[in-house]
Amino acid sequence: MSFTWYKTFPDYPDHHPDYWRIRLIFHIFLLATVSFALLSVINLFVFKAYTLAVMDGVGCLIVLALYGLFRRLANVAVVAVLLACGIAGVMLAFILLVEGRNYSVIWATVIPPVTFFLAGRRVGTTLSTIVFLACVYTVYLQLQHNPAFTINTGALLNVIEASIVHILLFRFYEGTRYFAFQQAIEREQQLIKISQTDTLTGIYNRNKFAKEYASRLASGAEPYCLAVIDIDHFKLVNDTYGHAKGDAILVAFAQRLMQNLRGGDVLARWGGEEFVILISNTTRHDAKTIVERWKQAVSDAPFDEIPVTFSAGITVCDRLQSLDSAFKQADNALYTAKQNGRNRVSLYRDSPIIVVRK
Ligand SMILES: Nc1nc2c(ncn2[C@@H]2O[C@H](COP(=O)(O)OP(=O)(O)OP(=O)(O)O)[C@@H](O)[C@H]2O)c(=O)[nH]1
Repeated sequence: MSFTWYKTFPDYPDHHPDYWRIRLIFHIFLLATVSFALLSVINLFVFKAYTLAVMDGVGCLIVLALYGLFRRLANVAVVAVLLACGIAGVMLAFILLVEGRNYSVIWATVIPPVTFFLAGRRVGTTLSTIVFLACVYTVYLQLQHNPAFTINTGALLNVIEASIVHILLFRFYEGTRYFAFQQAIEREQQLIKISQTDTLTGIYNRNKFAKEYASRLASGAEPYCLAVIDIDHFKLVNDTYGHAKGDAILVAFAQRLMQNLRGGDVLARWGGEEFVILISNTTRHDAKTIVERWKQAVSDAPFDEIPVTFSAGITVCDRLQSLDSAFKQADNALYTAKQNGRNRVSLYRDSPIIVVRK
């Protein structure tokens, strides 16, 4: 069962803080199933203890049933707490049953690591405290009523002190472990964001655009058009106002496009003064109308009194078409727009006519 556990929880990749928690749960189930099955066989054939063999068999079935429930529930938090309570309960029952004899209380030391790891600091502290208090009480009773009991009062004090230190240490350990996981996740999210963002304008970069293009086109849900937008005579802007001003205009330009973007469309900076937009659920003529509107939004309001215009090329993306190929077509149309005097939008001539789903 431990080999297929990850299929039950596809939402918990190995950098998720609950990933190892789930693994531990599966291993506990595996260990409990094998142990009960082995004990049942040994009791049946070696010791001829039929009642115990049946009890072990039932125990094995209960563990398997719980395992089935775990897979069906797929709720890590709930199952982890239930399992932690179950383990603490079984341990407690065992220690109370043998009345703390044969140093059975030593088994209580496995409770903090298991419960803290499985169910977090709050549940771990509660369960560990209950089990340790029960152990101390059991030993205390033995000291009072059983003269043959080998632990003395000094030893009992040691058990109490060591128990408190044990719980505090595991509490601290679990806290730092979880904190480290959270930090790692945050750092990873930051890195992902950096790898997907254009450093100057803050919008998506080419990398992220390629991913969005691939996943959206693969879904085949709606027709898409690709627009390539290129600011006109940007070299002149740089030469006249300086590179820093050029940068500021690129940032403001990207923001202007973002403000006019429809939900579902994807904008990215392709490089330099060139931008790409994946326009969703649209015919090429509607796409042209949309880009014309953006063109108007850019040319109507100068950037710090510097007039800016752009030219654009549009193509319809076939579902199986690569970004490379679609980009070449849109770039081709862009070239036509530039050739025809700039500040205009052109369609790629060979784009297929498509029907939009309403
Ligand atoms: N300020 C700034 N300029 C950039 C950046 N990336 C590219 N450029 C400039 O953009 C200009 C692009 O020039 P060209 O490719 O000749 O195009 P253009 O002047 O816009 O002319 P057309 O595209 O033909 O209308 C160059 O001067 C580049 O240095 C950038 O990140 N910041």
